[in-house]
Amino acid sequence: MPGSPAGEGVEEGAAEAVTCTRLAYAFGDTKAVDGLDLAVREGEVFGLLGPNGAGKTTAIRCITTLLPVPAGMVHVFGHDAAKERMAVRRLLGYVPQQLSADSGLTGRENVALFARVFDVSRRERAARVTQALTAVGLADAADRLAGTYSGGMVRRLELAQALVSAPRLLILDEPTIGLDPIARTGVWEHINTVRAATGMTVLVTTHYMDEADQYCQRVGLMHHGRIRALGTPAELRRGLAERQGTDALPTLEDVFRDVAGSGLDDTSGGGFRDVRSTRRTAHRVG
Ligand SMILES: Nc1ncnc2c1ncn2[C@@H]1O[C@H](COP(=O)(O)OP(=O)(O)OP(=O)(O)O)[C@@H](O)[C@H]1O
Repeated sequence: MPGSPAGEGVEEGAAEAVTCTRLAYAFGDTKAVDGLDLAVREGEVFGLLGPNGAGKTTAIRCITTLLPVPAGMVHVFGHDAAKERMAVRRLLGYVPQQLSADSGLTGRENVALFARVFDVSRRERAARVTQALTAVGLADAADRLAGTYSGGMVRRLELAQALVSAPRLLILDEPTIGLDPIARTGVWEHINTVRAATGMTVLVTTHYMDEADQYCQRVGLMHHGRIRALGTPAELRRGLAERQGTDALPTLEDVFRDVAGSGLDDTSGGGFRDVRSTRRTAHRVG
């Protein structure tokens, strides 16, 4: 496996926020996740990368307990996702790919709904909602209907929804898909500000290699249901340069292509699911 598992900024041997051990999940004959071994360290930003259909979303759904764990094991801060589902759910915030904000409610009402669902005490609720909206830069727009928000604002609203329960682990499934570069940067800046203030662990999937390079301390490249390369972006890039015997440092995208190989040609970019996913985000409000 190219790259070493040593992280930058987060100590090797730090407590693990997520561990998947030989996790497997199939839809009929399709092995979406196929013996996934993964360890996300407490406090890090871990990027799960991979071509369309690699199994990222399915793995994330098992970790969030939205899907069962039919084979293998998943632990979140030591809690078994198969046996202690509520304990796991209390520890995490989840921003799914699908639209989770209601365009007919204000930003504040959307976040308040999540505060109720996640059992934030009535006494603390109003303050926590305001705090979450402020953390993502939506304090001034809080009382506008979400239907009037831009795509970037909707994504930040969904971030506030996930943050209102003060999760120890934030899981984001393609948080910036369909957003323009400025909105993408805005989403990441807010994630990093909250993370710096709280020590929260972040597990994120993205197709944007530049984002993974810039914002993730470690990345795992997933292909055909399991991790094929793991390390810091710099380690993976150096590893490929050494294998190729070149002085010029390859990009993370080069590493991605090296790992996914020809599979990229028929599974990435133009598939129906990718187009649907991008459009879903582009038309998030309305
Ligand atoms: N509900 C479903 N029913 C049947 N097959 C599914 C279902 N969800 C996913 N799959 C299949 O499982 C495999 C893994 O899909 P998954 O969505 O986990 O991949 P992904 O890496 O998240 O892809 P993307 O980057 O496109 O979101 C794919 O072959 C996909 O077609």
